[in-house]
Amino acid sequence: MSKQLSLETELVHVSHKDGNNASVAPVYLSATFKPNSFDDMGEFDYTRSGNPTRATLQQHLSKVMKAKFVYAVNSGMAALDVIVRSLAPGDEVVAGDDLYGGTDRLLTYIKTVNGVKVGHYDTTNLELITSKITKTTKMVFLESPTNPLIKICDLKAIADYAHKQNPECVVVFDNTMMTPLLMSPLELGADIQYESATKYMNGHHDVMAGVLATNSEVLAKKLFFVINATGSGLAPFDSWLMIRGLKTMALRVERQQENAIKIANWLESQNVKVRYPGLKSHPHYELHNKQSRGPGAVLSFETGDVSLSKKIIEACELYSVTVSFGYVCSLISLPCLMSHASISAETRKERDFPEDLIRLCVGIENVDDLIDDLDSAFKKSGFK
Ligand SMILES: Cc1ncc(COP(=O)(O)O)c(C=O)c1O
Ligand SMILES: N[C@@H](CCSC[C@H](N)C(=O)O)C(=O)O
Repeated sequence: MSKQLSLETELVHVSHKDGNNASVAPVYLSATFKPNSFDDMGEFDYTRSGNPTRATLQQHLSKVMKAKFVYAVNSGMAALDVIVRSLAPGDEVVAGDDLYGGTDRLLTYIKTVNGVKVGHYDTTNLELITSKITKTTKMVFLESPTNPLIKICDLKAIADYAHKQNPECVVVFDNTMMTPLLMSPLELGADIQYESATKYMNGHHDVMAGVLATNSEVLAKKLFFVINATGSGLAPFDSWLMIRGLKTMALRVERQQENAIKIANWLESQNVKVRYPGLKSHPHYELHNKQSRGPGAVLSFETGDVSLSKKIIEACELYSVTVSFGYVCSLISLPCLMSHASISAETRKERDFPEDLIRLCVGIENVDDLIDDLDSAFKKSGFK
């Protein structure tokens, strides 16, 4: 077909080569591959360098992410590790002040151990963030919406500014919360888009994976070099599970988002302070709408008291008290003790991170059941 297919269609149609005409892409659980001959060594020799199942996943993701080069690695953090390995001591990096805890931890490591100069700033303040990007800035790290404060930054404005200052500056965008369905960072000026595929892309909490995408051949070569040199490429069976999970991503994300919108509105009707870009009360509602195709399914809210937040979380029956998001089941967590515990309490305070913040990662269950569960947890904990 010559017509450009929609993402929902691309997601379920996986092209693959198989001598037996299998309908589903097979899994190649082989570490090694024989050459055809010494004149024709073939496409694969060793799974660390390349594997047919991982190649099928990467080609599939290349269509889904509309990116020329895509690599699948063994976690979202491995994807970030591949990116930061191109930084040298003294290089200047500008990063957001609200990033996933593990991202913050790795950036702190390269700052303290490798001598990379990393500065964290409020990315919602365009004047501030652009004033920190100079002609010598090597990389900019952004998340939007951020995990877990749900802050929104203007990706296009920041990327345009960074490239004007230094055309070689690499703008890196973590698109885990949005997925390729809801946001296209490369089209907005990011040089590298990466995602924790452990979340929505897989959707079933049975795989750890990360994905890197770029349209730059120069960057792609550097990324592949590190993946091959260090062995962080995604294992064949995990690649196969990823291909399977991706087929339902559109259905899952649509339902999760629909549920999240209803839950956010219900929470607001209870006079709870909610952070969700699908609510008009979000300070950057318009900006998020402009640069995305939906608010996603992660939201957070405050109760005013950490012990009350703990009681609410413990009183929930349907929401599982679990880190991560993007799973088909709904999850509830206290980021300061869970996903963001690797950021010191002092730094969290400096960055206005509320310790009582509860994060909800909405699943595909019946939304009335989810609202009833929260309502009853509120009542049991004495919150309402
Ligand atoms: C926004 C975000 N980026 C990256 C990661 C890292 O991904 P992974 O756990 O797959 O290493 C996570 C969570 O872990 C995350 O929430
Ligand atoms: N113990 C883990 C915590 C993982 S948090 C996973 C996820 N990104 C989230 O935001 O919930 C660690 O130390 O990394």
